[in-house]
Amino acid sequence: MSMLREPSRKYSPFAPISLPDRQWPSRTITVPPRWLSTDLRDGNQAIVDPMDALKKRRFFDLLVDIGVKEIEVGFPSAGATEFDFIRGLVDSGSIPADVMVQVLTQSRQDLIRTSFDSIEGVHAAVVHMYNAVSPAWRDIVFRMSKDEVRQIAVDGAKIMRDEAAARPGTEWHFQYSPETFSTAELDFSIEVCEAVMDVLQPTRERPIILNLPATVEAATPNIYADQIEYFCRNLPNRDAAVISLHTHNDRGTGVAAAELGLMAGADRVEGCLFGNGERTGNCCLVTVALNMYTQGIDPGLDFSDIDRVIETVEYCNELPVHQRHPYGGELVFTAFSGSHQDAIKKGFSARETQNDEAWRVPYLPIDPADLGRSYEAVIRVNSQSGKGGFAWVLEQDQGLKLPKKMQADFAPNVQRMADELGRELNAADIWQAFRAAYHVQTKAKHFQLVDYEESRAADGTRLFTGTIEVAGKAQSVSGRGNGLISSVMSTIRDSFGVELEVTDYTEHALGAGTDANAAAYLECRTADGRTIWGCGIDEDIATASVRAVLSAANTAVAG
Ligand SMILES: CC(=O)SCCNC(=O)CCNC(=O)[C@H](O)C(C)(C)COP(=O)(O)OP(=O)(O)OC[C@H]1O[C@@H](n2cnc3c(N)ncnc32)[C@H](O)[C@@H]1OP(=O)(O)O
Ligand SMILES: CC(C)C(=O)C(=O)O
Repeated sequence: MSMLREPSRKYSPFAPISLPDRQWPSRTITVPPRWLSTDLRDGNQAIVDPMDALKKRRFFDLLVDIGVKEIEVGFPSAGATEFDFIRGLVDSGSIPADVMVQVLTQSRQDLIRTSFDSIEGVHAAVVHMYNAVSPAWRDIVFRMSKDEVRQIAVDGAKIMRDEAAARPGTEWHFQYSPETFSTAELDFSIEVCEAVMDVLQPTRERPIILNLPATVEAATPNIYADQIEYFCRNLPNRDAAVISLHTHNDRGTGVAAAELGLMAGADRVEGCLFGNGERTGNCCLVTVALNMYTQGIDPGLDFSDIDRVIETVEYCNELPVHQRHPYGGELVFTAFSGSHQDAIKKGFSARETQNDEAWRVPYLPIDPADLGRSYEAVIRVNSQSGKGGFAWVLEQDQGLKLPKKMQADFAPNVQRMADELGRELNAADIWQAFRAAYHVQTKAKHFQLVDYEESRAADGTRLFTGTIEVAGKAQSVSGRGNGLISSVMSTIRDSFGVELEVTDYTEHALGAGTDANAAAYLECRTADGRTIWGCGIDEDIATASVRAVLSAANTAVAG
C-alpha cells in the first residue's frame, strides 16, 4: 500500500462553481461578524476525554470574559453530563443577559425535545438542528432520496416550531445546518433551507440562522466563497436569514475559507479557540478575529491576555496549542535568525524615536504587547542568530546598549558558544560570556580597580590617584591627563606599560531594575595595532568609564 502514481483514479478534482459575475474577490472585510464559539460542542466532541462540568464551566466563563455573545454549550441529548451541565447553567442563572446559548440536535423528535428541555427557561436560546444533505451521506449514511432527506429537515423544523410554541418562557431562535453543505449540490441545499424556512416562517426582525458548514473541507477556499455567494444570491427571502459559516480545516484553509465566506456575504462565523474540533479542527476564532484586528478592525473579542486564554483552553481540551499557532503559539513572536533579529531590533528602536502609533516593526504582524506578551522573548539566540540577537538579549536582560562595533567584536564569542553547546543560549549564558570577554564584574586576572580619586590641577589637567589590584596585589598608582579617561590611560601606561589609544567612547544610563546606573564602552587601539573593547558598569558614570579603561587593559594584556 502506498501513494498512487495516478491518484485521479481514486480522487476527483472539485468542480468549480459557475459564478462568472462573482463579487466577493473585490470585497474587503470592514466589520466583524457575529461570533459563535462551538468549543463546548464541536470542540468537546472531538477530544479524547470530553470535558466534565467543571471544565465546561471554566471554558464558558472564559468565552464570556473574551466577549463571545453566542455560545454553543453542547449537545444535550448526548447524555447526562451534557444535559446536566446545560441545565445547571440555566438554573444557576449563570448566563449573562447579553449572551445567547445554543444547543445542537439531530432532526429526531426525542432528541429535539431533550434539547428544548435542557435550556427551557433561559432568557434567549438558539436550537440548532442539522442533517446531512450531500450525495455521499444521502447514499451511504441515510440511504435516502433527496426528497426523503429534505423531509428529515422539514419534520425536524416542525417539531422545533411546536416545541418552541409550547414553551413561551424563552425567546427561541432557530438554526438549521444543511450538514456537508460544502460537498452538496448548491441548489439542493437552498431547496432544503427554503423548506425549513417555510415551516419556521422567519422574518427580517426574527431571522433564522442558516449555518453552511464545510463539514469536511474539500476544495480551495475560493470555492467555498463561491458557494456562499451563490447561496446568498439565490436564497429566497435572504433578508430573513443570518448566514453563518462553519468551516473545518481538513486542507489547512479553514480560516481562509471563513474569511472569504465573509467577503461573499456571510454574517456570522462559528469556530473554536485555537482551532480545536473534529479531525484537523474547526476554524480558529482567535486567528480570524486577530487577522481583522491587524487590518484595523475591532473584532469585538478581547485577547489582551492571550496566555491566560491558552492556559484555560489547554487545560480544558487537554491539548496543547501549537507553538507556531498564529498569534498564540509560544514561538510566534520569537526570532532566532540573524536577519530577522536585526530587522526587529531596528523596528523597535525606530518606534522609540518615531513616537508613532502605527505599527511598522518588520517581521511582526502585530504588537505582542497588545496580546499581553512581553518583548523579552521576541528575540532568542542560537547558532542561527546574529549580532541583533545577543544585543537585544543584553539590552532586555541587563539594560546594556552595546555600540554596533562592539557587537561585532563580541559576536564570535557568542557564535562559538552556540556552536559548541548546540542549543539555545539563554540570557544568563550570554551575560556570563560578555562578562568573561570584557572582564566585567568578575575577578580579573590582571587589573582590578579598588578605589580612586580624581583631582584637577591648576593647569586644568586631571590627576588620577588610586589603588589597583594587579594579579591580586594592591598597588598605589597615579597618572595625569586632559580628562579622567586620559589620566587613567597614562596611569596604566606609566605603571604597567600598557599603551592604549582611545578611538571611540560611549556611555549611557542604565534603566531601572539594575543595581548599577551607568555603562561605559571604550574602543582602543593597542601598541601592536589591535582594536579592542572595554566595558565598565558602575553606580557612577565616571567610575564606569574608569572601569572601562581597565577592562580594555585587561583584554590588551590577555592577548
Ligand atoms: C458534523 C457534526 O459535528 S454533527 C454533530 C455530531 N455530534 C455528535 O454526534 C455528538 C453527540 N452524539 C451522540 O451522543 C449520539 O450520536 C446521539 C445521542 C445523538 C445519537 O445516538 P444514537 O441514536 O445511539 O446513534 P447515532 O448517532 O449513531 O445515530 C445514527 C442514526 O441517526 C441517524 N441520523 C444521523 N444524523 C441525523 C440527523 N442529523 N438527523 C436525523 N437522523 C440522523 C442516522 O441515519 C442513523 O439512523 P439509523 O440508525 O436508522 O441508521
Ligand atoms: C453540525 C454541523 C454544523 C457541524 O458541526 C459540521 O457540519 O461540521
